Amino acid sequence: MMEYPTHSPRKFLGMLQQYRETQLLFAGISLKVFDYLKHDTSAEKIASMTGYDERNLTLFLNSLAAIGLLEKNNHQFRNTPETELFLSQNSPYYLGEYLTFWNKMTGLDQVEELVRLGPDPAIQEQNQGKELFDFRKLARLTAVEARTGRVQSFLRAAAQFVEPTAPLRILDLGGGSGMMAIEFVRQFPLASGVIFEQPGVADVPEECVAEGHLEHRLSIMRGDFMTDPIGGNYDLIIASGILDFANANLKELTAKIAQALTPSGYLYLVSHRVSDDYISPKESIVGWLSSHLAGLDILQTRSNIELALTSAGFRKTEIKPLDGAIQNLMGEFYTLAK
Ligand SMILES: C[S@@+](CC[C@H](N)C(=O)[O-])C[C@H]1O[C@@H](n2cnc3c(N)ncnc32)[C@H](O)[C@@H]1O
Repeated sequence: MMEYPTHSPRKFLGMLQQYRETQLLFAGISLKVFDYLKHDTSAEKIASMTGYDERNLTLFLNSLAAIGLLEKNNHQFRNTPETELFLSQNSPYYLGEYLTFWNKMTGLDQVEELVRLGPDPAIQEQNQGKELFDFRKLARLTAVEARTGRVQSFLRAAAQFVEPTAPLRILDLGGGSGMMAIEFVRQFPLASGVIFEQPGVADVPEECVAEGHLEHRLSIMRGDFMTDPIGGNYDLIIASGILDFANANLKELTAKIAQALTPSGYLYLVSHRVSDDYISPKESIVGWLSSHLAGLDILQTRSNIELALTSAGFRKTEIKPLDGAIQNLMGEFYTLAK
């Protein structure tokens, strides 16, 4: 009888299927079909509201139901609870635009060409994330994304050591939307502080602060955190997803952060925890691949970060590490060694 090969090709066929499912997800977001599916609705009705072709819309919705993004009963379709929460534009947690942006930002359409021809010498020479990424748009989109879990993780962990009525001064360094600081001062009514951002991005957190009517408790500081003063005497500094942008000057930045803290202050660090061989976590390695192929070389390994933190006088606290979301990033608290 014919022998099986030593391994099954199932893995590759599974990857192909995953790719098709991802295409369906983005087509669904782009066609905005999830906006119509809070309740049981027929394809015919959606076709009449959107002008889409009824036959092909039915086929498409069947496929979305087959991959678990929709439920189907008696020829009617509706969103699953997750789909309704994150893919319908009617939800305050709508992530369609964020996912589309992230897909574009980390897309690998150029991978073959870049592997053949190499990086862009200008990007490689500058090696500045802020030149390559649209941080302004990212900040705007993370105002929602941050509240889908990672701000909550941070606040729950902070509640383990912050007195509810403590008059803390906080700094959200490279704060993006500033949502971490904004929700922190909401939870702790005597807390106040600063969101530090580069000038081209800073009006995004400024608007978010104004929307929350928190101007009297949170100010915006504009600048480059590598070269400009960041203020001082903070009780808590949030450094979420920013250390990679220090490039070769990681030790200088961690020392600057240590100096800006009070002696009993806390640092909340969210980083990628990249292994020394650059193969894990796979989400960070693959997510950064397009920008690294383009010429950047800024991803900091976990051991590099730990070395810089130790030399700046930080030690990790017992406060349990929590999910930091932005895809696999972890949040951890540090204090200054006495
Ligand atoms: C990955 S985002 C993280 C944003 C935010 N902390 C969060 O967790 O959503 C990195 C942020 O650092 C800011 N940034 C990068 N380099 C900077 C620099 N040299 N000075 C000031 N901000 C910088 C970017 O504008 C961006 O908003």
